[in-house]
Amino acid sequence: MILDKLAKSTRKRVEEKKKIKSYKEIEREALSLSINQDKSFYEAIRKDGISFICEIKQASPSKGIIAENFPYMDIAIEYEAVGASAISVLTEPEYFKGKDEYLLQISEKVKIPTLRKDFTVDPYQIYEAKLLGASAILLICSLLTLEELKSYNKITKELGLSALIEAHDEEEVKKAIECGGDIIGVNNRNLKDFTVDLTNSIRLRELVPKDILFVSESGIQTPEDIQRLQANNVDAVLIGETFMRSENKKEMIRKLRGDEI
Ligand SMILES: O=P(O)(O)OC[C@@H](O)[C@@H](O)c1c[nH]c2ccccc12
Repeated sequence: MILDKLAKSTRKRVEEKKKIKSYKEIEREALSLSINQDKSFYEAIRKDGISFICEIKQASPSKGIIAENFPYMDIAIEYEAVGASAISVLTEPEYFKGKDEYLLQISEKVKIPTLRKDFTVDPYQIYEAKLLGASAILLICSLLTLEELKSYNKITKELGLSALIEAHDEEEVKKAIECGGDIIGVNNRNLKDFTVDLTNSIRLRELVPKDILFVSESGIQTPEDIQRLQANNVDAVLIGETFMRSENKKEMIRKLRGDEI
């Protein structure tokens, strides 16, 4: 399965990084940074109405290269200008062609919070996310034990960051709630066969208490999709490919949001 490969290559990447900056060192640096209350990912998506988390990615394991032309900074500025609540930036290099530098530069430039989109398998990456200016990290339930989820979530909070906890099925949603998650995301894409089904997040929404923020992730393409998710109490949507493929990203966001033109 793709997740196993991703976890393996991520572990290797983190071990290489530890040779340059040790775990102790990065932990100390990250803990010494102040907490930016104005850039809370949680608060940004808690607002009334459905929030848009807009993603910046050049490639994906299911589609290969999505965007030949990749002016990531211009895209981030466009997302912010059109009212995105947060920006998700891929930093995984092998399958998504992400880079830490993209996240660092974007986080310095925009005022809205950023989410580090990577495969967290070591707390080292949480400290790193803080140093890269991220406001949130991703924790994928199927990659972590309940104990790991609890301890990673605690480290995230200590750093003043938010954790988006990603689940795919009932069991994982229970795990996400049990570890104390306050933002739970359900991926509509099945990572075993890459099929997309929006009913996955709609169905699982009912298992998550209303006071936990709920994000529907992947495969969202039309204003009807948004309306359907909103009608089913989804607090935020995470959209990548639909924006990355559109020439005019601002217009696409307005269209999905149903703005009067
Ligand atoms: O491009 P899409 O289909 O709109 O999906 C965005 C996002 O949900 C997807 O990139 C994603 C969801 N969970 C992930 C975990 C890791 C990497 C990427 C993802």
